Amino acid sequence: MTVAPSNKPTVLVLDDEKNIRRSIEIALEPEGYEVLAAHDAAAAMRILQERIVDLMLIDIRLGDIDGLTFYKKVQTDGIHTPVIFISGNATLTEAAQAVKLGGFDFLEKPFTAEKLAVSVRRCLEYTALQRRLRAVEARSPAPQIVGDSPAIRKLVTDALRVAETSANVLITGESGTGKELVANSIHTHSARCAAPFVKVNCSAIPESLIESELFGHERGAFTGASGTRRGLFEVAHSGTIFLDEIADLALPAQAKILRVLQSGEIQKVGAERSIKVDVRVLSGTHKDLKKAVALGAFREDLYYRLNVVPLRVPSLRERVEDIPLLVRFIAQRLCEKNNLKEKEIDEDVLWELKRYPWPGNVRELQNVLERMLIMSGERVTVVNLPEELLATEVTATNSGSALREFRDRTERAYIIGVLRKHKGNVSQAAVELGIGRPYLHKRMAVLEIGKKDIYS
Ligand SMILES: Nc1ncnc2c1ncn2[C@@H]1O[C@H](COP(=O)(O)OP(=O)(O)OP(=O)(O)O)[C@@H](O)[C@H]1O
Repeated sequence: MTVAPSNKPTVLVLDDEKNIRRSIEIALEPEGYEVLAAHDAAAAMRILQERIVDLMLIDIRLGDIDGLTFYKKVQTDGIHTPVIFISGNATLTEAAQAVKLGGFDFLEKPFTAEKLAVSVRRCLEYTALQRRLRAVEARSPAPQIVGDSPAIRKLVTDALRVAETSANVLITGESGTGKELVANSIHTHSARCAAPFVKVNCSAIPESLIESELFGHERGAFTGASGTRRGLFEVAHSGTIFLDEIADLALPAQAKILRVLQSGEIQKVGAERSIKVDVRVLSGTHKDLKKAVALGAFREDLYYRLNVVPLRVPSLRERVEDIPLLVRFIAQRLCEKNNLKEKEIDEDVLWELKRYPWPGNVRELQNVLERMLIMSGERVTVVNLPEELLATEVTATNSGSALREFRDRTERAYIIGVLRKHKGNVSQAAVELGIGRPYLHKRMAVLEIGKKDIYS
């Protein structure tokens, strides 16, 4: 979406000596850094609340508060900017404490401009490297979009293509189809992968809190705001934010997001000034956003800003051929999670799973599988299929294809034949059919097999 204010790394200098602050500016500005100077802790804190700082240079001996205490407070506030401590007369204990607190370096005054520049450069390089390493580690269980159907293959290709750009993407699709998975995958394959991926469920946040959740707030901005808080846009700086259920966002919040997209700036609730952020915006919805625009429930200008690239995640019904692959993948993950031995799943079960319309898509499939894997014995058989799957079958049968009708007719005739052979004894028929008695009862109900069919 937005362009960062400047690509220069920003260094905050906190030192009560004016000469030192000035000499640091003189040393670092020609090297391409933006230097922000603060003479006391309060001024430094204000800067940290308003700007995103890449590195801090903190003097240990300050007039009002010592540099180490200040840094501890910054960390408690959830700001983890790397720091280099400086001091003219620090004690050994203070130096040791500076290292213990995670200071990258400790510079003794007086230091040369070269020494300072080298230390700053190394610190920023080290931080960038650490970030990349974290991203690689976080990436190892890369979100896998399972499926081999043409629809899924196209989705994966499109997602990878768009990942390389900074375009805003609107991901649509029914509930549980994998919209978040796609958003996560776009982020992981983008140049932003080292920075955070922040998911926001817009429908879960009350309207009165949304502004403070997204943009943060200043202390005392409203009743209960006891401290300054960073908003999710700030947390996602340099990375990606995924605004899920975007259609549920109220109009005032939509206006605020539009402003962020236009200006690249956010304003904390109760703050006087705005801060620049660089965030890529992905959004998701299972609703028809175009229709919401037509009804006046969603801003048209915001719709076009969000929908630079549309991606549609197909429902599970549209890619029935992916079900066996998904079942295998999900079952393996679930067995690991539940400490279960891997189980075989009968072909008949897969057949039934393919027939069901899956209104809750992959999430529903996941839940059904989990229940079946936990409740089954050595292998998962049709007996383990849950009620709801069989209950909806009548509808599925009635609305079905010629092939389905043929299959039902054949199955019905076969079951009637076996039941007749065993003179209507369901237990014996079930044994011959190789299925459980309860399942045979269910099939008889679904296929409408009654006494008159067996004894006529
Ligand atoms: N193609 C897929 N391969 C593997 N897992 C998938 C796939 N699609 C979805 N899932 C899994 O299904 C679950 C639901 O997916 P996800 O939360 O991404 O759906 P969603 O469309 O964002 O849902 P909602 O609209 O309800 O927020 C997740 O656990 C996800 O990992």
